[in-house]
Amino acid sequence: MSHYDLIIIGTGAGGGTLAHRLAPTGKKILVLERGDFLPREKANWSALEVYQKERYHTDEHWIGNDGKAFRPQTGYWVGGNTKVYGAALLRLRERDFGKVIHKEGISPAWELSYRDFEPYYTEAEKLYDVHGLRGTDPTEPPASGEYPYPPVSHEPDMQAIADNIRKLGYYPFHLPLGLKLNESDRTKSPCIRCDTFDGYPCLVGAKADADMNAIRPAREKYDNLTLLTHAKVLRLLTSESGREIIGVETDVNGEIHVFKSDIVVVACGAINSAVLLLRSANDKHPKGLANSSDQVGRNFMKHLATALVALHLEVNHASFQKTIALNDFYWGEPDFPYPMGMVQNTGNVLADMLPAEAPPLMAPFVKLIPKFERHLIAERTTGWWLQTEDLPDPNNRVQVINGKIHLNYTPNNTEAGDRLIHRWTSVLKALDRKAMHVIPFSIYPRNHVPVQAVAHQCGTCRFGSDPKSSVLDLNCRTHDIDNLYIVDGSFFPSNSGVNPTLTIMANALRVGDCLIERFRK
Ligand SMILES: Cc1cc2nc3c(=O)[nH]c(=O)nc-3n(C[C@H](O)[C@H](O)[C@H](O)COP(=O)(O)OP(=O)(O)OC[C@H]3O[C@@H](n4cnc5c(N)ncnc54)[C@H](O)[C@@H]3O)c2cc1C
Repeated sequence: MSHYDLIIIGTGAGGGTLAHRLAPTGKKILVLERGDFLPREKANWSALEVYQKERYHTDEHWIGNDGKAFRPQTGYWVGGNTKVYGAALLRLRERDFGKVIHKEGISPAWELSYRDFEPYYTEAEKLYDVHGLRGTDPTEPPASGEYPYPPVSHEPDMQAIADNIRKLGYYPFHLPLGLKLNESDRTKSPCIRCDTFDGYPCLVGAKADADMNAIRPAREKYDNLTLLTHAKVLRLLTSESGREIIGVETDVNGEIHVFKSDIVVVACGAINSAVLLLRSANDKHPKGLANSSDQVGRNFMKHLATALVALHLEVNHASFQKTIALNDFYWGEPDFPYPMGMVQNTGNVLADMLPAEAPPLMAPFVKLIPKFERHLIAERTTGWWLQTEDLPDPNNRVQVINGKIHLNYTPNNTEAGDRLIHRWTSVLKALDRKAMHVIPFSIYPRNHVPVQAVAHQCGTCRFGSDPKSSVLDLNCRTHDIDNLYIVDGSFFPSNSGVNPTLTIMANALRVGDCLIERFRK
């Protein structure tokens, strides 16, 4: 079995971006991905297949707080969860890197500042084709350049909503999105502005995901990078001293192989990276690899998130509705001086999404509504996504018990989340009291965030300089094992109120530079 300079496990936002960064070094790199390339098929754009039948989610079952098994809303593909993500790519706010006082606790400071991340955010925005407009989001951090592409325009019905929100005294801005859209010459635009963007794979390859923007171009250009799909890493093996990884035990299409490499980077997503470390426990690491701090798997975060549907009397004609965002409540308001979070559009709410998206108690009734009537409802909607920071809690954790993945998660900071829901509902009502009703329509109902929605998972192996309270050092190398790194959402010490992925990508580029430096020594 040949020896590699570097093995990367996972091809999502973290692993895919890192592979793209390191491929030009000429180092011999093996990328192990448990999934396959996501098939291009008409079902990519079927709400029935994607939302009701969960065609692209894993069949695995994990165990929740209540001891019951659930099917997590996550998928294993080349590109990881970016294959279906909504591609809202935002930077953390500058203050998010510091200690932030919340209504129900503290969001701890990162030991690196926004300034350390800024150049990498700029590069990540370029790599992932981000469309946006600086100077319009009142909370945005300083940036060293413009967005690589102009903002995704609002279609007339969305523009009218944005204008009306502005008339109420708020500051809606164009949601920064990663996609391949050319609005000045639509004949040259891979993106067709369809109504199946958020949560769907892109049939025409126009979503800027880690497969299309990182793994494929790196593979095409660099022979030194090898990708093995259907390669699920089972365990990491250490030397006798326990100080370095000497083998990566992998199930490749049903056969067990042990790959060897100087450096190993785990990028399986925050939950599965913790699982891999815990499953790799041995004599030298009895609580799991790199877990002398007992922090592996702890402080799991995933945002308090609520989907809210505004139901209008008029049809919303916009074919691509996910264009508006709002941060007016991000840091709170005069009578609630604590962070509340962010508001942004969801993608279009389609008829076949309604049964899957309805609150659990309503779902069986929604299913009984004939499809044509569901369609009449769906075309009169605008979807909103509200997200509030959840705080790190050591008891919110990933564990492996008797070989099974356990995910304990109790939402916290819920008062801020509730406040955002009420506040945004009141704004929507004020938009046009006569023509619009607002129906709270939660995928993740208030105070009842379902554990299976793990889209924004992060924080299970946080970084820091103290080996007693963190798993990774500031270069995302494990404190305990010299040649083991983690480069995915695991490293977040706190979650912020913005979507996580641009930060995961920027961090992967940053760690890529640390590794290039290490190769030079
Ligand atoms: C429906 C949906 C919408 C979203 N929308 C947004 C959005 O608009 N904006 C945003 O910022 N974020 C969004 N996200 C979140 C975003 O997708 C994640 O933050 C991001 O993909 C996480 O990157 P990661 O590298 O940590 O993990 P992932 O992207 O999940 O990658 C992990 C990779 O590891 C592989 N893997 C796992 N275990 C193993 C193993 N044992 N062996 C080998 N390979 C393994 C997986 O197959 C996968 O390829 C969304 C997510 C979902 C599901």
